[in-house]
Amino acid sequence: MFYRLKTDFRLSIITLLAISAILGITPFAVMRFLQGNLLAGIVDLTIMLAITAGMLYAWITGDTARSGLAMAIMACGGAVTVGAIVGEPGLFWLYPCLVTSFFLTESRYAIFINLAAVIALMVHGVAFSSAVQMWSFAATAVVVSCCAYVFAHRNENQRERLEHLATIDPLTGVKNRRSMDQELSMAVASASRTGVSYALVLLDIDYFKKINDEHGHNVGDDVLVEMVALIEQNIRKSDQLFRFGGEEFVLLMSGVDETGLRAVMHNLQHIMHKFLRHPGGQVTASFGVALLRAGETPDDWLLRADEALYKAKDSGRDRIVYADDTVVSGSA
Ligand SMILES: Nc1nc2c(ncn2[C@@H]2O[C@H](COP(=O)(O)OP(=O)(O)OP(=O)(O)O)[C@@H](O)[C@H]2O)c(=O)[nH]1
Repeated sequence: MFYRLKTDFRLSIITLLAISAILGITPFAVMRFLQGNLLAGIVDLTIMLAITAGMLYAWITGDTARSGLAMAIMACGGAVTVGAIVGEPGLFWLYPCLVTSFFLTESRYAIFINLAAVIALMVHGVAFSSAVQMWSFAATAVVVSCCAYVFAHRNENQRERLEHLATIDPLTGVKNRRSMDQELSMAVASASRTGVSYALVLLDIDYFKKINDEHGHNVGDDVLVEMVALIEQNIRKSDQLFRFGGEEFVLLMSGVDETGLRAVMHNLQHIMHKFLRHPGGQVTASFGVALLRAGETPDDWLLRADEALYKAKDSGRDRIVYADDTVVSGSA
C-alpha cells in the first residue's frame, strides 16, 4: 500500500484529497444537519461519498487518470453547489479545489473545470454581496489557478526527469538494473498469462579491466557505448537491453524459440567480432543464455543465465553458453 502511494503520485493526491475531504467536510455536514439546513447537509454528504468512491475506484482499478478527472469535477462541482446554497462562506471551499484539480487531472481539463466553476458561481451571483466582491473573487481564483498550474507543471517536468534519471544508465543510455528487475517480473507474469516465450542473455565483456588499465577509462567507456550501439542495431525493437553493472549487460528477448535464439546469438557474436574494437585490437564478450521455464521466478531465471555466463568465462571466454546445454560451444 505504501509502495503504491510512494510510486504513484496521482494516487497519493487522490488519497490525500479524499482523506482531507472526509476530515474537513464531516464537521460542516454535521453542523448543517444540526442547524436544520438539510439541503446543504445532503450536498456535503454526497460530495464526501462521491470523493470516497472515486478514491476506492482509483485504488481498486489503478485507473487514476479517469478517477482523478472525476474527482476534480466532483470537488469543484461540489464547492460551487455549496457556494450557491450557503452563500459567501461556501466560496472558500473552491480555493483548495482549484489548486488540487491541477494535480488530479491534466492541465487542459483542470483549466476548463476551474473556469467553469468560477463562471458558474459568478453567473449564479447569489454568493456575492457586491460586484466588487464578485470580481475580487474571480481575480483571486484566476491567480490561484495560474500559480497552481505553474507549480503542477514544474512538478510534473521534474518528476519525469527524476524518473528518467532513476531508470537510465547515463553512460550508455540503456535502462539500468532497477528497470530490469521490473521488466523481468513483467516478462514472467506475461509468460504465464499469454504463453509468450522469453529469453534472457547475460553478457560480459572479456578482460575489460585490461582495456581500462592499458588504454584508460575513457577508452573503456567508448567500448561500452559502441557495444551497446552494435547490440541495439542488431536486435528487435521489442527486445530490451539493460546495464546490469560495470561491463555486464542483460538482454531480454520475447517471442523467441530455441532455434531463433541460437541464430540471434550467433549473429550478435559475429557482429561483435567484426566491429567491436579498442586501440589494442578486438573486444570479445561471453554470453550466458537462459530461456524462461514455466513457473520460474525472475531470480531463478537470472541465476541460470549467470551460471551459464560463469561457464562461458570458465571455459575460455568469447563463448555463448545456453543454460540447459551440457556442452559448451566455442566462439563463431
Ligand atoms: N571504463 C569503464 N570501466 C568500468 C565501468 N564500470 C566498471 N568498469 C571496470 O570494469 C572492470 C571489470 O573488471 P573485471 O570484473 O575484473 O572483469 P574483466 O576484466 O572483464 O574480466 P572477465 O570478466 O573475467 O573477462 C573493472 O576494472 C571496473 O573498474 C565503466 O563504466 N567504465
